[in-house]
Amino acid sequence: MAQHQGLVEKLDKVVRQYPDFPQKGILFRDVHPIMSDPAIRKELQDYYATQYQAQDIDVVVGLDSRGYYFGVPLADRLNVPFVPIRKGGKLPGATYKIEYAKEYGKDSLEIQIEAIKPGQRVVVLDDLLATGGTIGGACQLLEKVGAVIVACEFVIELVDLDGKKQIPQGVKYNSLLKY
Ligand SMILES: O=P(O)(O)OC[C@H]1O[C@H](OP(=O)(O)OP(=O)(O)O)[C@H](O)[C@@H]1O
Ligand SMILES: Nc1ncnc2[nH]cnc12
Repeated sequence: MAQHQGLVEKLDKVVRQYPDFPQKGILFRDVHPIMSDPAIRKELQDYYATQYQAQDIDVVVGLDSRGYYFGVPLADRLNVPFVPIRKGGKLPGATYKIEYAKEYGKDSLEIQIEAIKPGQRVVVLDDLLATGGTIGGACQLLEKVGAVIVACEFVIELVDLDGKKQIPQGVKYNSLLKY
């Protein structure tokens, strides 16, 4: 049994599913109950801190918007910068931008060019991996700024959608709940 099996079971108990949200045919997996439960939230933050405290992480990256829930606390624990990758049109100054498709629609992502220096080691957090469009786009942006992607972390992975194939070869990824 994995050392974090207890955490996985607690997460599984609180994550709720909503059929036909935000569109017909989508089974939406909602992480917000994790945020509402201080004990589980802290256990998850402790888990991420344990995973990454010895990995020489320079920057924690979170994906708009649910990735911020998990990314900012990890950056606090590691005492490193947090850098958001935002939906298009939200970030001022010089940015790189990319268009991508996700499970329920098309979107765009942006990063501020100067937020990460070439060679900096980053870990990327998001709540959920579905088709992988979002993480694939995010990794392309991180490659453009010259980041070294140490790992991509998801609370939930929808395995049948095979989103992991969008993560660049050789980049580690991890998900806690697999549905
Ligand atoms: O693997 P994919 O098919 O790309 O889907 C996963 C993405 O979709 C959701 O974000 P969404 O764009 O709905 O934004 P939100 O976090 O602001 O709700 C989720 O938080 C992931 O970022
Ligand atoms: N099924 C799903 N549930 C929650 N967030 C999602 N993002 C993309 N697909 C999703």
